[in-house]
Amino acid sequence: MTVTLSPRALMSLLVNGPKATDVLHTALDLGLLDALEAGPVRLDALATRFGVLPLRLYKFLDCIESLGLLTRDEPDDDIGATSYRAVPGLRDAVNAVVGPDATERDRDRYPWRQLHGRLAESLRGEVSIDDGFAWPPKTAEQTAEFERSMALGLGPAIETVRRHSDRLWSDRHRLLDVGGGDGTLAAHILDTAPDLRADVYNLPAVAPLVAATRDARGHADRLGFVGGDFFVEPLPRGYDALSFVRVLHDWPNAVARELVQQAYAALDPGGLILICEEFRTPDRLAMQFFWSYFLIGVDSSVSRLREADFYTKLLTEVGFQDVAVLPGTWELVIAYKPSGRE
Ligand SMILES: C[S@@+](CC[C@H](N)C(=O)[O-])C[C@H]1O[C@@H](n2cnc3c(N)ncnc32)[C@H](O)[C@@H]1O
Repeated sequence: MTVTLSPRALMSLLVNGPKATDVLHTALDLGLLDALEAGPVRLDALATRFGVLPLRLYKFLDCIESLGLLTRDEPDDDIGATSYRAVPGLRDAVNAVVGPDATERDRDRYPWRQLHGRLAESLRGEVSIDDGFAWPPKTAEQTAEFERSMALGLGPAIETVRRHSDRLWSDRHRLLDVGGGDGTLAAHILDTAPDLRADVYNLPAVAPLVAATRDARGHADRLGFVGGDFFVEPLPRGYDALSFVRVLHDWPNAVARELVQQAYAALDPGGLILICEEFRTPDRLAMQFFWSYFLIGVDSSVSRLREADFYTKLLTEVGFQDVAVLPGTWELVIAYKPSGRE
């Protein structure tokens, strides 16, 4: 179900956001979301099953309906006969945002409050998020914290590379994961690609984190690390696959273009390039809200949410062929460097 609200209605929901979250959190904890998603289910049946008062539950469910997350059928005067069904995926969505491993919880640890109420000053450049968030991290602790937080949000990328693992890796031998964080994604790829070897290319300070992932994930002889800085030296050669996962969106268009050109130069003939990040859609922009807000105060982060089209065009311009967008929670854009035998 897609609900388009007027600006006035949306403002009412926004200003009552903490209450709406409370409703959904409660519905999750009570188990109501499981029952509603399996619906349609009658109000009287729900009230009996969960030991709550029907009239109170009716109002509670109105709160959820106002968010566009429930459909309701009220056939007659008896509110007990009103039946409800939740939109598919509601339980998982609420769990992802308020549950124990919620990314939003992780995000809330960032000092966004430094901007709150001071956005006008921040827009004028008078207030910024303090120095600890400037790129690159200055201490080993900041590096570890940054990469830990990145790895926490990798779920959708892991899911998509897993889904397409046969197509991606069955004829590949060596992958370079450029800006590959602490190696979490590379380790997941190796889980599904027994003939592949993967190296993480990252700033030298990240080496111990990749070593820890290697030890923890049991790919001792297949997960490697190449320290370097892609602004200082060309990307290393000798790979038939190269990935940029949540790397290109950190940089302006000209830099993204330059990195894709570097990848083209570095890859073996016939080499595979893979780009994965949150491509811009209305949904993704909404889920990115925290970063759009927080990064207003961090000039060293460009934060570009680009449409997948930007990359399909760029890859073609640079000379890659067989460009494709593979579906997933986050899509993958892939392409191949010509083998020279065409
Ligand atoms: C936004 S994080 C993404 C990490 C990982 N790919 C993921 O999706 O979780 C960007 C990564 O690029 C790396 N990086 C940034 N600048 C770099 C540079 N100049 N050379 C090499 N790696 C760099 C960072 O250390 C970090 O691991």
